[in-house]
Amino acid sequence: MDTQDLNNEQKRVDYVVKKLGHRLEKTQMEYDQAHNETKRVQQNYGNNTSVNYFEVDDRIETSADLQQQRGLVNTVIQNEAIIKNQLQTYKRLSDSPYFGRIDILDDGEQENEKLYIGTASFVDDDDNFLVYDWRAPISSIYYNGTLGKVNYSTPAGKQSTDLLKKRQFQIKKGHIDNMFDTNETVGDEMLQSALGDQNDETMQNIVATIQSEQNDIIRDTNSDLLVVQGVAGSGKTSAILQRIAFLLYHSRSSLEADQIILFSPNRLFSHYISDVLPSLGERNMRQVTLKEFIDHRFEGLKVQGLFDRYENEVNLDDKLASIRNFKESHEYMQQIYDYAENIDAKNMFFNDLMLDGKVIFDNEVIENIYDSQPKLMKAADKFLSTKNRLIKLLKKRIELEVYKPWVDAKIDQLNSEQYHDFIAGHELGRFQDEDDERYFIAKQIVTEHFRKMYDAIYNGNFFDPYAQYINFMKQAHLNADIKINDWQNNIQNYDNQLEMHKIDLDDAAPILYLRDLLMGGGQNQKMQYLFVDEMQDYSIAQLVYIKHAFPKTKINLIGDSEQALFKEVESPETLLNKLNKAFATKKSRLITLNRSYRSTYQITNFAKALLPNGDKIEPFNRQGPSPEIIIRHSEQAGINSLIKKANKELETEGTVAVITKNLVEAKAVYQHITTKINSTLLADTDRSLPKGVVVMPIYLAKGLEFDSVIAWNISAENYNSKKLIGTLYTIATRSMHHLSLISIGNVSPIIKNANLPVNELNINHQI
Ligand SMILES: Nc1ncnc2c1ncn2[C@@H]1O[C@H](COP(=O)(O)OP(=O)(O)OP(=O)(O)O)[C@@H](O)[C@H]1O
Repeated sequence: MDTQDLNNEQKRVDYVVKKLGHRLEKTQMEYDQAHNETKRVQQNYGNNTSVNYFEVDDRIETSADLQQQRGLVNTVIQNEAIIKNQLQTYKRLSDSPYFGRIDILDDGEQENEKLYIGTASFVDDDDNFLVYDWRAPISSIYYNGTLGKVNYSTPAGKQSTDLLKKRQFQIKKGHIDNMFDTNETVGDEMLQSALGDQNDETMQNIVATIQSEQNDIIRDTNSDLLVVQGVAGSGKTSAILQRIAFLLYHSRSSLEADQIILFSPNRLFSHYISDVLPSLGERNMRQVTLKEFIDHRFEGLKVQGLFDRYENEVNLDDKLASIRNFKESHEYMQQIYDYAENIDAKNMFFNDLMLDGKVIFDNEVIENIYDSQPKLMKAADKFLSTKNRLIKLLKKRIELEVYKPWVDAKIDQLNSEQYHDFIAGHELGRFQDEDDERYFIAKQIVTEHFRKMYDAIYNGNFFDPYAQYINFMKQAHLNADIKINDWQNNIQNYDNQLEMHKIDLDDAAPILYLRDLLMGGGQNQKMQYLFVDEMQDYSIAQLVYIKHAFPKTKINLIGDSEQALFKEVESPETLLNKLNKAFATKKSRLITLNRSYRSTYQITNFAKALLPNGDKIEPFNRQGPSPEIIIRHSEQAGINSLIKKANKELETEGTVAVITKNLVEAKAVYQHITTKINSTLLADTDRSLPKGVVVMPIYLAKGLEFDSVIAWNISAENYNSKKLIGTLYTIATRSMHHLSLISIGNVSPIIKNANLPVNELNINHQI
């Protein structure tokens, strides 16, 4: 790149930054004004709420007035928020206005056009586009096209142009640090530089260096079901976050951030990714973990979490494994659906509705009401209709009860203050006579008396979904590999657990599905996009239920079957087949990502050698030290080496994680090292990563990355089954720059049998 070129580009950066400076000043003034306006309107609203409520007419007028005021408050607050957002965008652009330039020549034009691409658009006062948003249709050329004729999609259809030049910049504080011309999607120099940086506390956006296959994920607007299977560190999470930013831009007028929901693997991860969208000027989508989602729907019951499962059930026996496979399958959920579709009143598990030990409506009455609904009605509608009918009956019952002696007695016992409380606000000629007044009070007393009954009907407490589920299980068509005796034992076990208010994870999605199908509810119709990260940790049954809970969404499932913990892997194609069957979507698409960016060349090569089918993984060529295997023959010696290693890594590396197979190991390691080194044991309630050394079981490190990883005890004894390949692979791939693995005794056969050239390992063996 010649100096003249660089000077010219720097001049343009200076020019744009200057224009941004003017815009910033202007916007700051607008913001101050908007802020004052908000304060004024809020104050006014506050004054207006203290008006006189005494006269009825006044009250009506005031309420209309208040509504108008409230509308005004909302408008000014929104206005202020928009200007604040603009202010932040201009500040961000002033630091680094753009990262790319494309020169294009449209058909029939004489002169080429230079377009600069940044994290947001910037148009000057004379309508010159000084910076194009990376999500604008034309910007896709920057990510996809090699020089020559290229196409891009616009709302008006496909356009074509001639791409003459592609230039990349690294600009910080208004200064060009680096600049390259490239023919590739995004040249390796830029990536090298982005990936070589130390790990930050939170994830960064990757818009300057998005790769072509990642761009396909980001800009897909067609698929109803998008499945991304990508190797560890291939940028799946990054791609979906930029995709969300893209979708918010693309459907600005019809999509809000809170109509997008992301299922994330743990809370640490939720925090880790929380800065990406704001750094692109967008609000964060909603986030939930599977555990939060399920627990919220099972109030009062303790549902086994995935993490409990990892801790307790490393070796599941064959009988239970077959039952689990069955309960987690699409077929099982389909059987639930069919069961709910065809159920009749006499098979519904209705309870008596009782108040203070007395039956108010017995289950036969309820069954008859349910039975009287049109046969073709959906179960959930029949249930709603039954509820409405019961509420009507309750109202009648209340009318009759008003004249009962116990109510008279209650009224007679009221002191004058209580009496007036009952008729508060109704003094002004409201009652025709004393009886009328007495009726008014009696009605309130009786209504209050029956309130619990009303709530019970409203909440559907006259139905027992848990017993219904047993009924379903008893008639389920079992897979051939399940023996009837084992199934019956499983049902008994479910029943015993329920007595203790516990539910196994396998049963959670089926019960919720059955409950929603029979009782209605449980569905969010507003959500437009559903994202599930680390999808390999979800069963098909859970995904079917999640889809049911968000029926209007386009589904995006992102994962890596090789990172399945404690289970064997499944090919992406098999998975897509299963998903297609389960969701019955018309437009599904599978995108696979094989290039791994997170770790050094040496670490990725080590990790891929652990996998039986790791050949497809392409390491990114960023050099670093070989992984080190430290073999010690006593736990104490292993701990000493761990402390030494961790201390050394802390000197040079930003984040150091000691990763174990499970929590028991993490706790034990932590106990040993905590007095010698600044360390923290992480729990699944933690939301952010502290400084120093962190110790955690692998499932909490899912989706995260660290400058240095020390894997604890990868011995033959500890990693003795094929089912642990995914666990070891996931641990190794959390590391960006340094990987050490400590083994107490002989190394696991997973590593021993891996196809690793000896010179790619640094073995440190002390007897
Ligand atoms: N195009 C890119 N430009 C710059 N950095 C990238 C790019 N793609 C991925 N990365 C970086 O690679 C690392 C891994 O990305 P990410 O966490 O999105 O991968 P992943 O596929 O979700 O990983 P895993 O499944 O192992 O958790 C991150 O540090 C991310 O910033």
